[in-house]
Amino acid sequence: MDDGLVLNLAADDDFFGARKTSEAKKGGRWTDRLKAKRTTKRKVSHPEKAAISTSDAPDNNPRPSKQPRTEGAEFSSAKPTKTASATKTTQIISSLFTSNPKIDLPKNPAAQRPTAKPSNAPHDTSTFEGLGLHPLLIAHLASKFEIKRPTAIQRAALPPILTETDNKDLRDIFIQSQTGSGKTLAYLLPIIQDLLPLSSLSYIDRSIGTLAIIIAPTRELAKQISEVVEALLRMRLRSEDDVDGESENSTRMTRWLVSGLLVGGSTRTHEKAKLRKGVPILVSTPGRLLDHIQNTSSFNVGKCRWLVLDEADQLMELGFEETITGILKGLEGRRGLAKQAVLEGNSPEVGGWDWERRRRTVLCSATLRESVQTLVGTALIKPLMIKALEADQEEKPLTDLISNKPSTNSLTPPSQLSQKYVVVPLKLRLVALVALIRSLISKSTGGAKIIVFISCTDSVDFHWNLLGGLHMGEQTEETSAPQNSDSDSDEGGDTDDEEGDLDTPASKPKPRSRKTQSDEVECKCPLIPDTSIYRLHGSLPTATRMRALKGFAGTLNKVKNQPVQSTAASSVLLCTSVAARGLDLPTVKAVIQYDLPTEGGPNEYIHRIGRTARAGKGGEAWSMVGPSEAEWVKWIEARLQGEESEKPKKVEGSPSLSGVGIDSVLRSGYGGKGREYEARATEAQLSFERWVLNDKDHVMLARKAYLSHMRAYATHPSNEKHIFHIRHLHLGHLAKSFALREAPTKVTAANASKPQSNSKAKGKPTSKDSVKEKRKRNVKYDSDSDDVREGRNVDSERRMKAVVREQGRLTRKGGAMVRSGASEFQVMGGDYLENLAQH
Ligand SMILES: Nc1ncnc2c1ncn2[C@@H]1O[C@H](COP(=O)(O)OP(=O)(O)OP(=O)(O)O)[C@@H](O)[C@H]1O
Repeated sequence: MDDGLVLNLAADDDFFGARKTSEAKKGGRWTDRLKAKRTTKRKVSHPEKAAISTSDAPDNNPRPSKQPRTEGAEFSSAKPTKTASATKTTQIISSLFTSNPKIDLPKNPAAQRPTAKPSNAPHDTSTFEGLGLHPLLIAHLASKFEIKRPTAIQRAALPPILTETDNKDLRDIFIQSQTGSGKTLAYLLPIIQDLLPLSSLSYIDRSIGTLAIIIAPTRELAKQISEVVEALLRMRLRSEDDVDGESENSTRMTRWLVSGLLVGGSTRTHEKAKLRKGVPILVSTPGRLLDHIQNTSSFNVGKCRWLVLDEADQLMELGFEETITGILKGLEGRRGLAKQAVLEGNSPEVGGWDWERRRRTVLCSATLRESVQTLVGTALIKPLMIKALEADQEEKPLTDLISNKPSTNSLTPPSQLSQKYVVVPLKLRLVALVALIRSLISKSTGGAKIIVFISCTDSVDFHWNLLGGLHMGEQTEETSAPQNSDSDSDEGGDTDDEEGDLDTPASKPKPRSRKTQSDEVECKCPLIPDTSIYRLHGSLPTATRMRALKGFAGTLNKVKNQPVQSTAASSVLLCTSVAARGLDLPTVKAVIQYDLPTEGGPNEYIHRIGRTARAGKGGEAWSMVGPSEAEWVKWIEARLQGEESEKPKKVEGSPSLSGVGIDSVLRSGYGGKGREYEARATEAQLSFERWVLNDKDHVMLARKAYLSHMRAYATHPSNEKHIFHIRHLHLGHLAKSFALREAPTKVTAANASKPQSNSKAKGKPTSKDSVKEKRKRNVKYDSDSDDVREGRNVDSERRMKAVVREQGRLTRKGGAMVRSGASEFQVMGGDYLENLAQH
């Protein structure tokens, strides 16, 4: 069936070549199998005669030919060496397709067919003219962004925001709409339209200070928004028929209206200098902004007219509630002082500023958690709720999209998004992931972009190193890192910004050393030909994170005709949930949730899958579900349909996931005739296991990833424990998906080498802490350091570490938990983790 695929992915035959001579004996009479087993044994004792063997053991004996289970067996059996020839003498036997739990084939494989009409696409009949947008902005959108018609949320939001600017009694705004529906332009266009007329003020220059602030929860998102602002500000200020349109006049008119980005990562002195010069439109992460409001006297923010809280639910989730309250108070305070100084004649400022006009706050979200409703109550005054959530929103009159109450239906994915799931035996997870990526790439013409969500940073690093290291040192392919595509990135923006380092052309990647280079983000894998694989997580330095995004996306610049640079036809991004919210990577073909979200439940699911199928485009969202997690499918379907129970409605057209069998995924990924894909998958698994076995560092990476994954898994909230519980996992099989021959029972030195000082530990939350306490600590974390870190993962890690710490240094002895001198992160196995997880 899939021979075509094999042809398509030319590297396959080479890669799988070894398999033909070493295919294991399967099925048949027991005597045949015994014979095969003996042959295998002979090969074990004469490794020089057979480099690699594969064996599928009989069902009743899952580990017939393995080494005895001893701690550190990976080291001893592998005798890690540095040369490729030595690699070949390593004897590895892998049985992937035996002893797996029985998995029922999906009953309703075509449960959800995406509707023909995309729900987040531009509106068929509305125009920006009809919504009151300025003709220059309309022309700029069409020429530079290729945006000609508004989306449903823009259609609903622009008129009330634009027309009310003269009104003294301005209402705040809450914008709620599906992922990828254009919320960013829904608030940016009115802000720019409001500020442009100030160009006519005789005294206007950037020393006017900050007039609009946009707050985003992560650096990536802040950077992305800032790029859209900059692109909007590179606007011609005269119409096409004005002969002198592109003249320097135009530039002069927008020269004062520059944007800036505050996300930490550069020194405060540098940021202060920037703020002193004046930044009329400022995009920032919350902690850094509060810091400057409180401590930078030259931060002229008294005239601020707009405050936008983008991704409001993530801001709340990451514990920024108090920071935001601080920002609101700080802005009020600064405004009061500035006004007073002008009125008392103590300010050098010229008059004419409308001090009566109040600041308007806009809150944006695709999902609506309870905490966001609280924020709506505290941060917004008489808010207008503007929503565009349902598939039929185009048909609705505008009045139906605007109300005084937030919508209760907050979990609708774009209607054109195809949601699929595959139940994967734990042992097969790794090979199934590779198969799925291969299959998605092979089906798309002209290359594909795929995002893979993984539970924690260690696991991202491991998988990235593993895939990139398969033929380490043997890669002859000429690769080049993504080049800077932002040729005009300095225009219209704050040229002395720390973003400069992002625009430095990246050099060609050097051959990777065996040890992970902390700033490397791109690799290639012979199993996934013509594809660059990137990694992204919160522990990478900011510039590295931005480079990963830029490389994966080709370019983050939204302006058309920018050269899109990529070192390969396809790209894959391995990432944690840090990439789940707000990131707009327009041509993502598919999202794979290799690990289902540990925090954020259905909201997180919606945001993750929302990285594809944006602005009316199609996309696929795949969830890889463990055999013990199969119930999750009904659970998530019920929540997508607004139900609290485990039983989704069986109403046609309601959001649901369609199941695909694991065999089908493997067959489509590895190709071949009949069940040939099994041998190919086994071959792939062997190559992974070899990579791990051949280097002590790789073993450490794999173990660390496995243990961190387990810790992350244990942080699934209690209302999901019936689905996600460590007790339900087969730890040995799970280990196989980390290319380990057996489940590690001891913590790695890597974990143990980072002891927490007592004083530091005191500052960390315990499981008994109130949510408020945790948030408080997150706020402190953000503002104390220069980092806006990956709050969710940091939080998971903290929670798990806190639970472990709470247990004290306990270990199991004679069936009882007793104090020991063991590492505080020692993982004893399923029972122990189960105890931890019950907290
Ligand atoms: N009217 C439009 N027509 C076509 N494309 C549009 C339009 N408005 C915005 N877009 C594009 O749609 C994409 C998604 O926009 P945006 O990032 O603002 O979505 P969002 O609603 O904020 O999504 P999320 O909830 O995931 O953050 C962007 O690439 C943007 O350029």
